[in-house]
Amino acid sequence: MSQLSLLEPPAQTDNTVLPWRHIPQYLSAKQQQLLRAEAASYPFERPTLTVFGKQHLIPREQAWFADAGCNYLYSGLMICAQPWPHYLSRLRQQLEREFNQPFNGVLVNHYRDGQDKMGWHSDDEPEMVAGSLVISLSIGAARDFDIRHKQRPERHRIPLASGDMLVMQPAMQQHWQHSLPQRKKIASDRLNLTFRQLIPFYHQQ
Ligand SMILES: O=C(O)CCC(=O)C(=O)O
Ligand SMILES: [Fe+2]
Repeated sequence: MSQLSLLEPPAQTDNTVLPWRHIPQYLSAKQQQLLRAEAASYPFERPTLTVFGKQHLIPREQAWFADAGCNYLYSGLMICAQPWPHYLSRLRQQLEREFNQPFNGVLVNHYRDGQDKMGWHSDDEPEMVAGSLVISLSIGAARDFDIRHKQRPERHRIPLASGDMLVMQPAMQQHWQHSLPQRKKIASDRLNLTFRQLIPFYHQQ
């Protein structure tokens, strides 16, 4: 351990294990290249959000791919499931084997440059299966990912580079929020894939 890190404050204020795991370079260069190329034909949309009565286009592009019946109500917007593209479907199978959990939907966010962003939130929609993992994968420009505790003044910043994975455990959505802040100097784009497990037909019941 370097002398500097000994002088740094501890990363957490208690002895609990943080409910996320950063795994750098999870995706191979080939996988990143194939997914990036495939994403050029994803049906990205910029839905309108109403915040305090004012309408805004979301500050990024998004697409939702999922099994039939897995429509997703995200920030008050219903997103209809699109069929799985080839390489996303292969990645889903890889993750299902690796984590021994079904993933029946993936939200793809496309940040066109450093102006695009995502505000503070938790991935805690009621249609998500309780106790399930959310797996986040990043491709393209490296961006900071911020995490803050809902009750105490504790924050963490994780630089997510191309190919990195972030495993989000259920307690993370319960006790923490996350965001992707703007980085105005970044000119290149970034894709983020979050694989999720939803309760099928939740919105059709
Ligand atoms: O782009 C990211 O790294 C975060 C995406 C995210 O939080 C989400 O899709 O819910
Ligand atoms: Fe999220």
